[in-house]
Amino acid sequence: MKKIEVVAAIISFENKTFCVQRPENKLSYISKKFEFPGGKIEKGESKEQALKRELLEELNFIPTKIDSLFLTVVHQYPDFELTMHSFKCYSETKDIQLNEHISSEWLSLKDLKMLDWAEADIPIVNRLIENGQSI
Ligand SMILES: Nc1nc2c([nH]c(=O)n2[C@@H]2O[C@H](COP(=O)(O)OP(=O)(O)OP(=O)(O)O)[C@@H](O)[C@H]2O)c(=O)[nH]1
Repeated sequence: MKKIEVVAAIISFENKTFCVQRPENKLSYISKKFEFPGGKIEKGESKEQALKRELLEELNFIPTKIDSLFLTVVHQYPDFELTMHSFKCYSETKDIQLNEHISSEWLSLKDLKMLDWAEADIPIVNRLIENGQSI
């Protein structure tokens, strides 16, 4: 089974989280699903380098700060195994450009579950909500 390793950014601004919607895809389980921006780690890159590169490519965005690792999820999709490392990042604006995604939302933690997330993202969304409730 094919394995891919991906980094994803949980971008925050004023207690809202940035969620992006993927374009249509032949794989129905990721088509038009919501996710956190990011992508595959390329050969020779650190996770942080990959995250910065993907955020520039997808959003023309440079985070003001990137926290240490938030959560790594290993998820078995029908066609590949995904390892996804998520990092909390911070923005100074809500105005983020979309170069690849078809829509975006800034949501409070309590509203995150309203979106149709890629399955691998559910543990991240759950952890964000749990952590938020303990504050
Ligand atoms: N970036 C990102 N990818 C995710 C998330 N959840 C999830 O299942 N994935 C899956 O992880 C894979 C990431 O690949 P990608 O296509 O975004 O990465 P990329 O930009 O490097 O790919 P490409 O250069 O092949 O187009 C996709 O299959 C995507 O569906 C998520 O929250 N963020």
